[in-house]
Amino acid sequence: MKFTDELRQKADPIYEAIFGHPFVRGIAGGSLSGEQLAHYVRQDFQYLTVFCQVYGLAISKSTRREDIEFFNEQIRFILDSENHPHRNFAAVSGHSMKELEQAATLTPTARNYTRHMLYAAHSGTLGELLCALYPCPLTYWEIGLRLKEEVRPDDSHPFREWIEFYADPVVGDICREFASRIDRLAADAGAAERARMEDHYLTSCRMEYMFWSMAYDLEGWPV
Ligand SMILES: Cc1ncc(C[n+]2csc(CCO)c2C)c(N)n1
Repeated sequence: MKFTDELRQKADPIYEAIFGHPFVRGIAGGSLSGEQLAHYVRQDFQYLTVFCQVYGLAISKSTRREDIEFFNEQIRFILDSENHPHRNFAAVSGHSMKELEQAATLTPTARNYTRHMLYAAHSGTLGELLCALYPCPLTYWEIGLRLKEEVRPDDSHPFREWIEFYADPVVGDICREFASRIDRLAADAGAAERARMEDHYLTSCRMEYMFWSMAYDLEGWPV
């Protein structure tokens, strides 16, 4: 079995918990409050800034031109395209993007997730770094596919744009680009590195679940 298939299998209970998470159910049912949506976008905007920074670190660890090209394209994808799903949530929330893009203190969960990615990037190999990032496109691609199939959103669905953005084959292609790189790097890695790759991957899956909870519960710092 491919290394990435093993990872997906080990994380299956976490993926199922994500598909059943009340925020994800709220996207399906169009039943999220303006504050929950705004909290998500505010934090996700900051999260995506760090994602771009981590791609920069991935470039610094790359020796193959095709890897540098892929990471460079992904920075452009985040900057040019991932604002579409944010605009969908912002419009339904009744807040402007200008307002939600303002510098915001990272919540405990967003801080934990972004520091986890930065730690993997600074301390690890390219394979370890990619395993910390991979659950990000993969969980969203699978959420998009499931919701599209389940809801079959039409023009009247408030989150049609969000669902169709993540169910788009472009996101599936990004996942396949990740998987082929991770499988190649895992084949050349020793047992200790492969264990770190798995640990980073599972941690990011858990952090994806917690990111939804952070938004749903309007998490902040207690003091
Ligand atoms: C918390 C959180 N997790 C995943 C995504 C989705 N996402 C982020 S970057 C990217 C493309 C990777 O090159 C995708 C699909 C998000 N927006 N926020």
